Amino acid sequence: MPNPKFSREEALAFHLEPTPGKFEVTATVPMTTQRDLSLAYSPGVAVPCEEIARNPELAYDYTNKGNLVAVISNGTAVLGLGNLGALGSKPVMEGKAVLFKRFADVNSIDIELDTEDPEDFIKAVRLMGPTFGGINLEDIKAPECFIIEQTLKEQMDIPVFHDDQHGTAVICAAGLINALHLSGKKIEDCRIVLNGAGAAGIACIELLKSMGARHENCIACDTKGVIYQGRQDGMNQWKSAHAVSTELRTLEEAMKDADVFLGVSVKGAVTQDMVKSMAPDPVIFAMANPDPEITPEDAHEVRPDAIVATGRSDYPNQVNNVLGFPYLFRGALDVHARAINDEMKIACAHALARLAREDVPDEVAIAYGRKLSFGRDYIIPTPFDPRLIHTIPPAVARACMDTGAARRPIVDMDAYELALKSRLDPTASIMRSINARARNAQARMIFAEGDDPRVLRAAVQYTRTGFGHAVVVGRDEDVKQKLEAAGLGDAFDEIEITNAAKTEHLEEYKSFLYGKLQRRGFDQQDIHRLAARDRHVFSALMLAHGHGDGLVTGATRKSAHVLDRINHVFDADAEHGAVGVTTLLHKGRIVMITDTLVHEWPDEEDLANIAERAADVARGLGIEPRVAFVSFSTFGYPRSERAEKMHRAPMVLEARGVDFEFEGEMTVDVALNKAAQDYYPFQRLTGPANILVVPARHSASISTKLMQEMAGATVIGPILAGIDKSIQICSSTSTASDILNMAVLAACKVG
Ligand SMILES: NC(=O)C1=CN([C@@H]2O[C@H](COP(=O)(O)OP(=O)(O)OC[C@H]3O[C@@H](n4cnc5c(N)ncnc54)[C@H](OP(=O)(O)O)[C@@H]3O)[C@@H](O)[C@H]2O)C=CC1
Ligand SMILES: CC(=O)C(=O)O
Ligand SMILES: [Mg+2]
Repeated sequence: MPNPKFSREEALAFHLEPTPGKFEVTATVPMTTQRDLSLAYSPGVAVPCEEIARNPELAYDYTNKGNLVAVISNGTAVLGLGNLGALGSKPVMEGKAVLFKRFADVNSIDIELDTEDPEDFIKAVRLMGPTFGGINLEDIKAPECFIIEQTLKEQMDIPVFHDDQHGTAVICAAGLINALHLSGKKIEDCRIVLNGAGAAGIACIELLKSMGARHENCIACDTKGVIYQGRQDGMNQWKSAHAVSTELRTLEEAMKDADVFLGVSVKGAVTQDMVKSMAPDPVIFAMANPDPEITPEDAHEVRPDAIVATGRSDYPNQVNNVLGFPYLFRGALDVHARAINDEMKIACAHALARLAREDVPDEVAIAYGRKLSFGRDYIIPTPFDPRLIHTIPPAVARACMDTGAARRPIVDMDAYELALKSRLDPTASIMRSINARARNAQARMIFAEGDDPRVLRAAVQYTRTGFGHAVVVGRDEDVKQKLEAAGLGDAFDEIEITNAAKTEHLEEYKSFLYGKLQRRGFDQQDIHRLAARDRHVFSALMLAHGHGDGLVTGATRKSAHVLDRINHVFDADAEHGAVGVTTLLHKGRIVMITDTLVHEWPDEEDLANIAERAADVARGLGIEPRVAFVSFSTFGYPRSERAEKMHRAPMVLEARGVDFEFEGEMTVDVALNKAAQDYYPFQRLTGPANILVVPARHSASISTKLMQEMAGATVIGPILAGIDKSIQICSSTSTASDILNMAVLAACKVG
């Protein structure tokens, strides 16, 4: 599995752009008119206020409480980095908030409390109880975290859950159930060594004991070594509960003949010698973040028979609480839970363990670049497994209902599972599958404009994300300088830099170009100038000669100019069936608009061709096409000569007998809105269209740019379809991530 490699500068840029931080708040109600204002705010807002004051349960209906979780920290144990203070912990807490949203559609906000005094902390959190449906405590060090969580649980009537304790324990338990299943050991017979007796450690060992691990078989260690009965130094009541009567004093001694090692301490706490001394088929969960107690490579080098897990996403077996907290809260919120109790946690652990033993769907396999099947390198589901959202919360909700902690039980579980499936943003999974396909393709991508810092950043990200090899057209010195200015100096050796002066193929390119252009008025000198000095032409020549698998250009010049240059080498024009397809991502929807690049004023035959090419693109991205031919009229009304071709284009497709849905002509609102479609019961689309074929290039340009500027839609493309080479033309306003997206799409076509 590729290591995601990034520099400190990249990590900072990720947090700085497009706006500081990782999320923002958006309104879900209209806020346009005077009337909206009087309903959302005074005087209309008085009505729900009075209702809630009379019956607090109604807060779940009239406010966002029921789907809002606070991620609260004081920054005293930020990952394994130690006490970074409240403000220093904010990036992690914002991160947890976006994970809640991404994985379980739970709205979440981070709150950093500037205090190390448990009393103050408890008071602050208790007082904010009315706002939230649940409280996720995070990165608060032991032993204060135990007092804080316990007290808040007693004082509050919503779930209070310290993720580092119980989230970690649940995932660790799920992983261990499966690891022991594979090594053929029973938990009650295992010798377990825990390193780190803080928030995560104490909770992990407690949960494992409640699942059958024997007290005398479990040895806990901390910075002072083994926690033995009678030890005085660095003790507290939570550690004392796990002290054993033993002569062992160091982690090294404890590890000898241990079956299981659980690390929730710090980077590098375990040595190869310690691992070597473990029992046969040892299980090693090195869960410290961001760096584990021992790397899987080091552990496997001395013990190939070990089952190893870490907290990181770049190794197999990620035992990380991200697999738990989104789904535990999803299930709890959906039954308006009063608490997240032990039964709910154990239900979550078993559901996760079960899921890992099931057959893995292809989309997960594609995303990870290899077929996953239950075994030593796959003991726990991966965080991007789309089944998590509809399998884990129902298990949690059921346990909550069975233990009487649910305020509003779910009556129809099947309907609930179905509703959960539609909670995830479909654009996220489509983008993921596109990324995965690109990663599989491992394309050599040519980035034509190596003098542009955005292009350079995209090229570096392309290689570092593991998509393949980046070939940048530019001058070494210039590229080096620009990379250094972007804080990416160390990436210079990771990308290939080429130009006309460097290539041994220039003569070959020139004679190819002369062959194409000699009867179009270009002489030998023109050819030399184009091949050697125009990077769009040079890059296209590289592609034509197989010196790259795909090409991305257009960030520095207008797309019409770039297309013209590319057409010196290729036949990416209307006559040869080329089509531009632009993809818009907005509010969980994907809509493609076409032709955005090639045809100026297509006739009905062209329009039908365009629809077919766009349908191919959609299918290539894993989307089942539903095409609408759009106009300002719907099914012939109002009549206009200008709309005639849009009316006839569907008939052309019908005569061709194509195998995708299409309809038209229709206005955009009918195309995109199911309710509006219902006014035309005869129409054949089974849902809102996802491909809009527009009447002309100007309407394409106007609609895509309007969506980008007014609505803030993400625009990918135009994708150049209908030619056999993979070429993407970005726009001069493209950001580095837009350019990377284009490269990824180009790579998908290669794969
Ligand atoms: N993978 C996952 O999902 C999760 C991983 N973690 C990781 O677990 C670690 C601990 O987090 P958390 O429990 O919240 O932090 P705490 O501060 O509550 O606890 C840290 C514990 O680790 C012990 N420790 C520190 N250094 C060493 C060492 N060199 N050898 C042995 N013990 C040591 C401390 O010992 P002492 O008591 O003597 O000070 C303390 O008991 C972090 O690395 C964190 O990233 C946490 C949550 C989830
Ligand atoms: C994953 C997590 O919560 C931690 O490392 O603290
Ligand atoms: Mg944490």
